[in-house]
Amino acid sequence: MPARLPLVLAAWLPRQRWFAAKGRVIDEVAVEQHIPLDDRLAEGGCLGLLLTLRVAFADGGPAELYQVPIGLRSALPPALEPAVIAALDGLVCYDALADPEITAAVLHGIATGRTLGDLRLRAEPGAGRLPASGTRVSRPLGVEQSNSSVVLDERYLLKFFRRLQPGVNQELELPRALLEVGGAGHVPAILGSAEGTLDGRPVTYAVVQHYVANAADGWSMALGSVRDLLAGGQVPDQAGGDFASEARRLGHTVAEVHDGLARARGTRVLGREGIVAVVGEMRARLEQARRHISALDRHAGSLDVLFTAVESAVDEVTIQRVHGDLHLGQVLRTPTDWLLVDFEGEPAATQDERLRMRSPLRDVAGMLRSFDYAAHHQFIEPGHPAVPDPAAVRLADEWSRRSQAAFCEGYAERSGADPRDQPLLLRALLADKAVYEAVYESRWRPHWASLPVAAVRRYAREIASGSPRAHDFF
Ligand SMILES: Nc1ncnc2c1ncn2[C@@H]1O[C@H](COP(=O)(O)OP(=O)(O)O)[C@@H](O)[C@H]1O
Ligand SMILES: O=P(O)(O)O[C@H]1O[C@H](CO)[C@@H](O[C@H]2O[C@H](CO)[C@@H](O)[C@H](O)[C@H]2O)[C@H](O)[C@H]1O
Repeated sequence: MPARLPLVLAAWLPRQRWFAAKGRVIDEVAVEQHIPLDDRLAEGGCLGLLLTLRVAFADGGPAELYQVPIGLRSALPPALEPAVIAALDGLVCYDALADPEITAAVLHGIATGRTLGDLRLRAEPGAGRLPASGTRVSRPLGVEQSNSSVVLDERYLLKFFRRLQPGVNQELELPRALLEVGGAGHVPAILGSAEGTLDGRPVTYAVVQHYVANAADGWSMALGSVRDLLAGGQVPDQAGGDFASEARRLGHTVAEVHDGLARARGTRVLGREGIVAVVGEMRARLEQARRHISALDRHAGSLDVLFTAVESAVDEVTIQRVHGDLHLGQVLRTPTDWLLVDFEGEPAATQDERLRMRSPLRDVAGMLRSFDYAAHHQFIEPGHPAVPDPAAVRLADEWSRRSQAAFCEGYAERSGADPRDQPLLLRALLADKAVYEAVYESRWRPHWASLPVAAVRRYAREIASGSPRAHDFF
């Protein structure tokens, strides 16, 4: 491995979309693991290495671990030029995920159950045969994401987790758990994985799942529906832009997945003490957010009233394992069904936070927020007037309310419990999610931040008006 590589990577990492420590100054990058991916690649003049990097920061805060698969070649095919990281010691070092030879080697390693040092490549039992040989057509998934996925032969999605945390990744654990209880019908089949050991604990480097080629993602569908509505200029239930039946069906799916997770991993009842602790986390998240987003300051008092109401009036909450970061971008509509993807939880969450049982209403709140996002996204698009047309705002609000209500109805039809019947908890979870989103957006997409901040303002207004109904929050 070239000696200058850690220095080069220290300059390259902050430019990568998946590098989670945006804004923190890197002090040092140390290569913690370097695992040769497949010696047969050498025949083609290529070395594939899976690197685990420990990144230390100048602020003295906790170091982070990242996975960076690299390729090294003396001469690079032109197609790989955009993936170059640096030229070092007569070799070109590049992002291995752009190289079909390397991604195919990983897939073949998983199909044939290879062990490479500490790295165990395995097909899932009973998942059907993965191709053990043959030329693979490999392309980056090409969507905005927190990790890095490649699609092989339009059939397999090979997803590499970028920020590594010791422990089995939920994206492997939860679909496996659903399968055990016959509840995996609404998730893409997990076909294999790359696991190893880091800091003495198991770690998941990558997962292979069925690539759902004939699907549309919920976010694009919802935006299309809102666009249709505005083009028609009518109320949603009289226009093409009505998402209610899709939202209702999605409510069914989410309730069924929650039921599967509850059967697979059990449920618990959180008493008053636990509820106070959860609300404490919401308060802490708000305080943290206010340090960066002063627009939240004037709403903090109202949110505190809501949080106090939850602490004093909610006696118990049933908790279970949940998706953890559910939104319209995490759902795929096949010709017959909705599927849920990406069970990893919020990108910045720690492994312990991801493993915690939560109210399933947390996922419901995530999805309800997402309808709000989709409805109002048009108003932040470039070129949109600073003061939006009130008629368009009314239509967007109506689209959002109808979709949210239909989602809750669908959820209730399958679970037997309407999320709106727990108004205080649902309102607190909605407000907490909007605060999370405000932080996420200000960090990654500042021009989107007005969406969640406007939602917090609306929620604060509802709280101040004393309305007790969750419905008024939508
Ligand atoms: N198995 C799959 N088949 C087809 N598309 C998928 C699949 N898994 C994810 N996607 C699409 O890729 C996007 C990003 O995937 P996701 O797992 O959320 O990545 P990340 O965790 O890196 O953010 C999703 O929003 C979805 O549109
Ligand atoms: O998909 P990820 O697990 O990486 O989730 C993060 O990024 C999401 C954006 O890609 C972000 O979702 C927010 O924007 C979505 C539209 O792009 C919207 O549908 C969601 O409702 C909204 O929260 C998510 O919060 C973040 O964790």
